Amino acid sequence: MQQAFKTLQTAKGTLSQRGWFPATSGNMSVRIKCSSLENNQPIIAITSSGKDKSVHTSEDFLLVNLNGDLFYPTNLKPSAETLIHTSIYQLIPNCEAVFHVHTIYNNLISALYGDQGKVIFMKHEMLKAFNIWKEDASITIPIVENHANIPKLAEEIRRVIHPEVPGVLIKNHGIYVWGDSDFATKRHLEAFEFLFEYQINMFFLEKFNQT
Ligand SMILES: CSC[C@@H](O)[C@@H](O)C(=O)COP(=O)(O)O
Ligand SMILES: [Zn+2]
Repeated sequence: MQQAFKTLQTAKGTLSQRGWFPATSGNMSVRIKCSSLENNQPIIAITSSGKDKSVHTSEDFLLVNLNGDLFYPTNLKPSAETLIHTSIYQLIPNCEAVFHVHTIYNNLISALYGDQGKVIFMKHEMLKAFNIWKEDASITIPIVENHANIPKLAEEIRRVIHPEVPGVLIKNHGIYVWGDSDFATKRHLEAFEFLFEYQINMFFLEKFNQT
């Protein structure tokens, strides 16, 4: 448990320094290795709800099972989006970590391509960060509508999750990213954000060249 909290704290510090958790947004979780906890039920460590992620406190993380039941410590409130995390662990058996961030670039991409329900990136060296090594590599990232109702949002996300694509964009909200380790999840998130920033800059460059 201490190791999982430490892993989350380190990643939280790194991502918050980049400004990827503005205004208490975002949340993170990792799978707990010690499955002897709670009758061998899978357990995740997840961020508490509504915290300033740039500040480290003793109340930043807690444990829940995959039904979202609070397990430890019981005085803390789990992320409001815990159901999205547990849905991803249930659908992706080798998922070990889930990170969610709101950035300007992921929001702009979701707004520009949201009506198409997906955004496609082709022939970027960065696609190797997703272990795609083909010459004509591409990745299609699904985009779902945002809902204030979290069960409804989680259902939308479950509907579009693809085992080969470790991320889902939520329109005018942010991105959920996962991987088979916290290292892979961070790598996937950085690669997605790189591609989003590239695409937005290219969009404006092309507009500028047309004028
Ligand atoms: C700016 S508040 C954003 C929240 O509504 C939510 O989308 C979010 O990412 C963080 O919720 P949290 O309950 O702190 O995990
Ligand atoms: Zn969010």
